Amino acid sequence: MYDASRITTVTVIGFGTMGLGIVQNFAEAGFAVRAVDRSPEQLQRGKAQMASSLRLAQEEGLIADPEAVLGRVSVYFFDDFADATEGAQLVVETVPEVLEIKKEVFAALDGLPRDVLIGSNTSSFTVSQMTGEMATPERVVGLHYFNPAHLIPAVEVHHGEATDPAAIDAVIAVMERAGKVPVRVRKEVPGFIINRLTGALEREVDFLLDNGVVTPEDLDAAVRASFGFRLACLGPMEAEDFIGLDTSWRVSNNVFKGLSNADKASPDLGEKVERGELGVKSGKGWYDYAGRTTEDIYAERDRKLMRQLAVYRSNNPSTGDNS
Ligand SMILES: NC(=O)c1ccc[n+]([C@@H]2O[C@H](COP(=O)([O-])OP(=O)(O)OC[C@H]3O[C@@H](n4cnc5c(N)ncnc54)[C@H](O)[C@@H]3O)[C@@H](O)[C@H]2O)c1
Repeated sequence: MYDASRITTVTVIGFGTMGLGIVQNFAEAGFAVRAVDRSPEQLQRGKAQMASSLRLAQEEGLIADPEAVLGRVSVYFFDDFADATEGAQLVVETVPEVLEIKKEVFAALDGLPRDVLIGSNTSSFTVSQMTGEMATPERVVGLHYFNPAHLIPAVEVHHGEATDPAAIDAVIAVMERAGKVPVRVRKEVPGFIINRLTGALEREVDFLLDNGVVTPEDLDAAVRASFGFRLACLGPMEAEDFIGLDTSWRVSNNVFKGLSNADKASPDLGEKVERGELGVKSGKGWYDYAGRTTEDIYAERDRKLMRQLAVYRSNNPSTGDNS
């Protein structure tokens, strides 16, 4: 019923932080992409942002022809939903993480022809939670991208109780065609795989900062230069094989006893949020970005990630290269 090989047109609903990267990824891989948003300003801003991101990708040798990529993207208001989804064979929603908004979008998608696949970029809801009221939940697959979605290779692919295994297989095949690294989540669990791992890391970060063990700057430097450096080419299981499972077992038994078991984020972090110190988007978070434009800050991050992506692809030749 789902033929991944015939999918050439994708509609992405939500053209915000994540939607931008998802649209760019599909367009770079040669798909025709329709970007849909409720906000006309965001549609306009989004296409301009994508144009500058594509110029950067060309400078870094990741793509050859930014204009051709941009030419495959068209933008639609949410009110023109019928036009935006007409003939699309895959629709990916990436609207805000608010259950009512997700359900409203799924109600609209429910009426599409039954062979249209639907992906959801939710970070914290299970597929079953979002699709319980749909008549056609069998074609909905969770697609958890990572920010920035055009540069981070992995996409977690998860499912709900009602998802058809054929829909999961088809979506995985499309992700591969888009140059992504799809990771199958075999059970429906909150946080999927990666947010559980990063959540465990965040809990220890809170503990170390709250107890004055390290400064934020030193912590970043230490992670980038230690397991962060290694993780890009050796996963935790491969690394454990090099460490030696016997050594790892002994160290884990000693270290686990002293680890944080907090079930809430640090109050210090909450106070920063109350003060409006939200990170890059407010000009201050753990670092102070005063005097720099947002465009400049993002370009610096993306340039580093683009160089890392080139190394990742040369170490993993089977993953996508759309240049
Ligand atoms: N930001 C991240 O790092 C990240 C990472 C992985 C997954 N996610 C998930 O991606 C989804 C989107 O997050 P985001 O950070 O891109 O949010 P965002 O607020 O940056 O973008 C959401 C966009 O959706 C638009 N929108 C709202 N309602 C709409 C509707 N009914 N139809 C069409 N457009 C609508 C908004 O105007 C906005 O442009 C969420 O589910 C989030 O949990 C986010």
